[in-house]
Amino acid sequence: MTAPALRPPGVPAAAQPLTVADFAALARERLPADVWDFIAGGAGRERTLAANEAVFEAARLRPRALPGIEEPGTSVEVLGSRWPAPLGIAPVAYHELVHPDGESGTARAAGDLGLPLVVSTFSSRRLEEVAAAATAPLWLQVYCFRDTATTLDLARRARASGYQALVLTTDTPFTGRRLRDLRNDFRIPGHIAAANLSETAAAGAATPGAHSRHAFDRSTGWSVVARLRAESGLPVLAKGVLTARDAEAALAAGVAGIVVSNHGGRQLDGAPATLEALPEVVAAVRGRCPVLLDGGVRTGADVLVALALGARAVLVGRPALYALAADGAAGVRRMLSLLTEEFAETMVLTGHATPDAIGPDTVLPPVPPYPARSHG
Ligand SMILES: Cc1cc2nc3c(=O)[nH]c(=O)nc-3n(C[C@H](O)[C@H](O)[C@H](O)COP(=O)(O)O)c2cc1C
Ligand SMILES: O=C(O)C(=O)c1ccccc1
Repeated sequence: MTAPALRPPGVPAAAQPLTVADFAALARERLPADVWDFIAGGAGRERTLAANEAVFEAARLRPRALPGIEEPGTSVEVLGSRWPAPLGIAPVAYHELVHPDGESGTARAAGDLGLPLVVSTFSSRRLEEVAAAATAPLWLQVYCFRDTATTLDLARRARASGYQALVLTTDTPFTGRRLRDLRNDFRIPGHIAAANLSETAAAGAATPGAHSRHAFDRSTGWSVVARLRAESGLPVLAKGVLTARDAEAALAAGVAGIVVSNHGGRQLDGAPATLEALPEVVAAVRGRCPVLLDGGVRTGADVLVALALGARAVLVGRPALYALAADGAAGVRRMLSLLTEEFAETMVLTGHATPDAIGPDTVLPPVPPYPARSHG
């Protein structure tokens, strides 16, 4: 519950980001417009993108009078590891788009806080190199390629370099229809590589839409969970589950965890906000595996709301890139500290000494319709 660090002399207050929104504003100033659009944008009319944040914003928390909590404990256990807060970094492609340190910078920052990082298949640094920079748990996100050797090679390398789990992305037979990228004719700049893929597998990767349409294996079914598990010896989580039906299928396939996600509104436009989908998935899972959530988490209060509705922990995607763009590893450290601090303060104000105690009675039932929000 220590206060955020005082700014050094001479640094104006306005330059000191205090919220994820502040980091987003700094990133937007620094990044080329088409890179900003690639990161900030979503699929189609961006209804799901907007809904992710709007549903969190509409949540109302029940305060607790005279809570009598000196110092809350914020840590949680996920797949046998203790996380100092119920917070990690979602898999996001190409961190070098926003900072030359790329995923190595992000890994150092996450490590400094002891929080986990999920490295993307489309990481701009080799997963072995990211592991060398990390001091906290790493998970590897996996896409399934038509060339199965590419997929299985990722699984084997993850195990060999100390990754603790695989995260199978289940909502992306191809990348969604991202109109900003189509209008901008966006390409990943030539100096940034899909560092984990062979030259053959990475051919054409500068245009994710076209590349995913020829390289991803659209025939992939749930049996791939067992193959990934056998090849890597690692637990496999399914990312991209929004319904009870898919949660059942994931559990039947042997997943160790589920990430409720709509890919940050970048896949099916019109899919529910993740906070809307969470109760259905949690009810279907009945405690058989941990349920995580990503999409629209921007404050520590959002983290608490997700836990109240049954998530074990949450992941943030865009906030990590915004913070990395603003100030490299130091920015990511600060962003993760701010969210942890906000979460701890919200725990006290709602009368919770530990995350386990945070239940559905902490949140008032939502009152639709949700206000529209601009994502310029
Ligand atoms: C620029 C960008 C790249 C992403 N790349 C991947 C990826 O390679 N693999 C994946 O499973 N999800 C990817 N995602 C989705 C994130 O893992 C996550 O689901 C989403 O960003 C969470 O929403 P948030 O950004 O609102 O926190 C990406 C998201 C963004 C914004
Ligand atoms: O942009 C994305 O959301 C994403 O998942 C992706 C997939 C392939 C290449 C680059 C990004």
